[in-house]
Amino acid sequence: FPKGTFDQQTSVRKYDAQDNIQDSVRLSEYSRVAQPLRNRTDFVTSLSSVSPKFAWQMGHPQQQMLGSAGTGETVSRGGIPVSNSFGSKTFPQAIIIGVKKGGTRALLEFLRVHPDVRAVGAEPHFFDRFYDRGLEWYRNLMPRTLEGQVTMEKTPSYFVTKEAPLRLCAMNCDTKLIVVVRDPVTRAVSDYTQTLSKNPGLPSFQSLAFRNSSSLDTIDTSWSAVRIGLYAQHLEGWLRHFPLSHFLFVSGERLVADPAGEMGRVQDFLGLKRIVGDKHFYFNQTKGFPCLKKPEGSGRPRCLGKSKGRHHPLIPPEALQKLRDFYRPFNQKFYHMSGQDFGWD
Ligand SMILES: Nc1ncnc2c1ncn2[C@@H]1O[C@H](COP(=O)(O)OS(=O)(=O)O)[C@@H](OP(=O)(O)O)[C@H]1O
Repeated sequence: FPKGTFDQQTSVRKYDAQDNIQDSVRLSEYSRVAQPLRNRTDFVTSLSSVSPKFAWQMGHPQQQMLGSAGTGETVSRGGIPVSNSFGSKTFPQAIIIGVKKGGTRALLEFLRVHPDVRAVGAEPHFFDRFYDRGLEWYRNLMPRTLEGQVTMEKTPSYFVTKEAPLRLCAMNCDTKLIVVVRDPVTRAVSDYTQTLSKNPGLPSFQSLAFRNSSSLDTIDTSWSAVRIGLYAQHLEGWLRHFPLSHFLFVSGERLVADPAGEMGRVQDFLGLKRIVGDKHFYFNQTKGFPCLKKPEGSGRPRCLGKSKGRHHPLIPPEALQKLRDFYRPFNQKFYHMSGQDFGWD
């Protein structure tokens, strides 16, 4: 599978940390290429050729799976792929629903270190883009799990998709929902940086964020990079279908400053033993972010790929200040609704 290809020589699942668009392109490649190849021994080679770029290597034995989105259809025994029929595919009991550029990939990869978490590597985009493919299609994307293991996926666009709450509740209203939130101003710049990296001719940040970039008077809320940061508005839609107790709001800032502390909260929320902690992280000076230490006895330390933790372009301070002022009341409302002060103001 695109997000969980397998290197036969090192027997380590290789993970390519890419962004949403590439994720979904690869997901459709997966549907087309991987499904007919299930249980065939040339599966590994075929899928490796789909994703030649490897940025993240995971070494946990339970993660060293291949096939069906790293779903455990096939495991390696001494480099030879064999069919894995242990466990069953269940709908996710917990989903990281947002927010885009909040730190959702870091959270999922940190969670995957936990032996009782099994997750789809790519973003399935089921509740926004591929809903017409049906629930069985979705369930089939999931990794096989054993009793007591938690099945997870992450698709950050769910949080801002109007139809997603109703659809997700139709699958299971007891699903636990995790939202990684980040200062909406920095989040908007991060979002812009990602688009700029694909389209270097993009107009300036301020000409997209404001109706009139010379006066900086009116914020353009139709620009998705701005709109996504209106967390209170999006949360309102979700609270019509799920009680607040089903949500965990993770601070994107704390996930960087204190990953072990934030992971403690997440594991508690998921009802998991606190296994992922201080000893799993180190701060990588070059990357400027926490990375995972190498698994005992093997592998390399693992940082997220270069599409995570990009350098942001310089934005005029007055534009950032206007945005900060704009978001303040929405942030206050969000703190009130979530019962947590994220300290962005
Ligand atoms: N450990 C670690 N390593 C690298 N990056 C980290 C980490 N923890 C959080 N982050 C922040 O994650 C931001 C990307 O967020 P997402 O993974 O949610 O992006 S996406 O929506 O899936 O595209 C990314 O945003 P940018 O810094 O703007 O690139 C990072 O700030």
